[in-house]
Amino acid sequence: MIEQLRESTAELHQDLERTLIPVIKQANSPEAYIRLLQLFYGYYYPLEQYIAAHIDTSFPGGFEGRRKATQLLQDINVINGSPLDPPVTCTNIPEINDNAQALGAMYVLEGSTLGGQVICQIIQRNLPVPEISQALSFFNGYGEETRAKWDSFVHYLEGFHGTEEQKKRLVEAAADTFRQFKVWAQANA
Ligand SMILES: C=CC1=C(C)/C(=C/C2=NC(=C\c3[nH]c(/C=C4\NC(=O)C(C)=C4C=C)c(C)c3CCC(=O)O)/C(CCC(=O)O)=C2C)NC1=O
Repeated sequence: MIEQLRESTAELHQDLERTLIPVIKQANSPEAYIRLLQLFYGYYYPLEQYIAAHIDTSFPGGFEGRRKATQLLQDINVINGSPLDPPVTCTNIPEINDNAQALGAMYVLEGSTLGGQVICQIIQRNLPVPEISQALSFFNGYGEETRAKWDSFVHYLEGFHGTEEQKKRLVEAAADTFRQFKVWAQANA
């Protein structure tokens, strides 16, 4: 399952990275960093709502511990110095109507934690304000646990013994998650 996902989404993954890396590198003021966090929140929040409604309860450690939208809001408020209204959210979200599609979207969200260390370094270098170390909880991902959490996610994915049709839905949902994030990022960055 993981190999099929990697192959089918490699190009879309690269496309999205190429769209977001310049935005990350330009986050050199509190305002620009807030816009970057708002961009992620606007996509992750609605997506996580759909995932929570459809993911199987056998998911390891539960889905709650892997939610990221709350951290995005916290980081926004820390760097702003006071609470801001929740950001505008994306309405063009991939179709998530079952566990297979929820897992496909989770592949993209969980994979994004793997780039976090590099992103934290870039942001700390470009945004040297004292508050920044308290405002990186989203990009810090699971910290020291990131690799272990990723491995356990991949392990669970490998145990997904769905029908060919369900596997197709899983891969297509992952591809759509990359595609629609890019559309959202291009329109809002
Ligand atoms: C935002 C910048 C951004 C950067 C610059 C970035 C960097 C990396 N992403 C990696 C892996 C993955 N990334 C994704 C999903 C997204 N990648 C993206 O760029 C965006 C935006 C995604 C999802 C939102 C996924 C599904 C995988 C697993 C691929 C697999 O193994 O199956 C690794 C590899 C780490 C290693 O293997 O040691 C690095 C360095 N990640 C970011 O979010």
